[in-house]
Amino acid sequence: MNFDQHIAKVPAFPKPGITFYDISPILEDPAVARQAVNTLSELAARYQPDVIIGLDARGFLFSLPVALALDIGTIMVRKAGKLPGQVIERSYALEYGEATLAIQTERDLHGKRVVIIDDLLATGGTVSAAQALIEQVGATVVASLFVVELTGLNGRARLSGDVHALQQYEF
Ligand SMILES: O=P(O)(O)OC[C@H]1O[C@H](OP(=O)(O)OP(=O)(O)O)[C@H](O)[C@@H]1O
Ligand SMILES: Nc1ncnc2[nH]cnc12
Repeated sequence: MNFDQHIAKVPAFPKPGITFYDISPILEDPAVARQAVNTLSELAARYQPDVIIGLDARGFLFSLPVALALDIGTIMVRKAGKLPGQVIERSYALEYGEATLAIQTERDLHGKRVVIIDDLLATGGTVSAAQALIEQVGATVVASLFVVELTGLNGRARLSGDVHALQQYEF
């Protein structure tokens, strides 16, 4: 399926010079959302992961349905200050700012094969920070899956494991 007509391109958001790729129209149409989840699930299944990792916040919209389709669990990587208990954190830059990601050390990840899911790959700052956290707790990232990839920012060069996106744009 071509998802292009279901991705809004919003100029100058959240800052001048940035075109924001908004996945809201995908979510609004159940047939399109189901197709996105099904395709991500087929891609994820190829890697026989033990667990799906979803990235805060828009990644969560896809990580849980994909994990349920594969009948495995999902673990949240969240922005700093959102997860209780002992966490490890990593700061990073993204296309329009800076942020810190965290994961709970009590989650059962040691020795696990992990597929990461997020809505969008831009500079790769977010996913490479998540990969570093996941590797720090002893898991291996076998693939990272996205709905949208902005290829001109070359984020995939920063990632280990395979990378797939349902829809690509140069910028
Ligand atoms: O490849 P990068 O340059 O790191 O950019 C991609 C990230 O940016 C967006 O998240 P954002 O931090 O805006 O958070 P949100 O999902 O909470 O809206 C998007 O959902 C990705 O996670
Ligand atoms: N251009 C963009 N559109 C939507 N989400 C993003 N996250 C990082 N860059 C983005």
